[in-house]
Amino acid sequence: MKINEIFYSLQGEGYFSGTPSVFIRFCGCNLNCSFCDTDHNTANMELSDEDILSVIAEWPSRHVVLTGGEPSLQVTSELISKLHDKGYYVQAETNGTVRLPDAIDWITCSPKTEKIAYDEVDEIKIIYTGTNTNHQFIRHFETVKAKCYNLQPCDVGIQQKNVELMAECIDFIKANPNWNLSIQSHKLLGIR
Ligand SMILES: C[S@@+](CC[C@H](N)C(=O)[O-])C[C@H]1O[C@@H](n2cnc3c(N)ncnc32)[C@H](O)[C@@H]1O
Ligand SMILES: Nc1nc2[nH]cc(C(=O)O)c2c(=O)[nH]1
Ligand code: SF4
Ligand SMILES: [Mg+2]
Repeated sequence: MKINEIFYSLQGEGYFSGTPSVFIRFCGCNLNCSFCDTDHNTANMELSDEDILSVIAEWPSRHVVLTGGEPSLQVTSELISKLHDKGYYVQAETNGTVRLPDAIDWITCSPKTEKIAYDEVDEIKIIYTGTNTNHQFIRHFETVKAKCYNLQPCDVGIQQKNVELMAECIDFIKANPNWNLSIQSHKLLGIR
């Protein structure tokens, strides 16, 4: 499997915010979002399931986050079952275009396209960019069954613009109380 990075931090986003988590970041994506905050041009390590298990064994948390890039392009049910055998709870961050193995414990879907491969996930997490089309896009995903519906303000890299987007996102959520705020808390905390 092609791996960009493996690191230990706190889950910064969504339902599990604050949970100490081992992040496994897979290389490669089938989309090319203009706002993507992942550096896709860093390491490209070829690691086996066993290599991954031995790297993550050094950390005490048993919460794993599979992310990327787009993890659904590489994650196998064999990897999930090996993680389960070691006692890990497996969360995946996905754009929802390609189905992940059924054994994943928690799917956080952050759709970028109206059509996704699921009619039910655990968590929807839409990036709030503030345009009218974004509002329609948000509404569309109220039809996908989920345990929680999060809006996460887009980090556009310009502080003043980020503050404006955050304020607008909060207004939207107050007017549409079925949505919850997800902030990228790791960025506020200055951790990975
Ligand atoms: C880098 S993506 C990798 C997983 C998957 N490809 C996806 O998009 O869900 C991880 C999470 O970061 C979010 N994200 C990426 N760039 C962002 C930005 N500039 N501001 C806020 N969230 C962002 C994505 O929407 C996704 O929820
Ligand atoms: N701390 C932290 N939490 C995260 N939650 C989702 C992330 C991601 O890039 O998928 C991420 C990340 O990059 N760092
Ligand atoms: S789908 Fe995810 S990883 Fe791919 S470009 Fe968009 S935000 Fe980045
Ligand atoms: Mg990130």
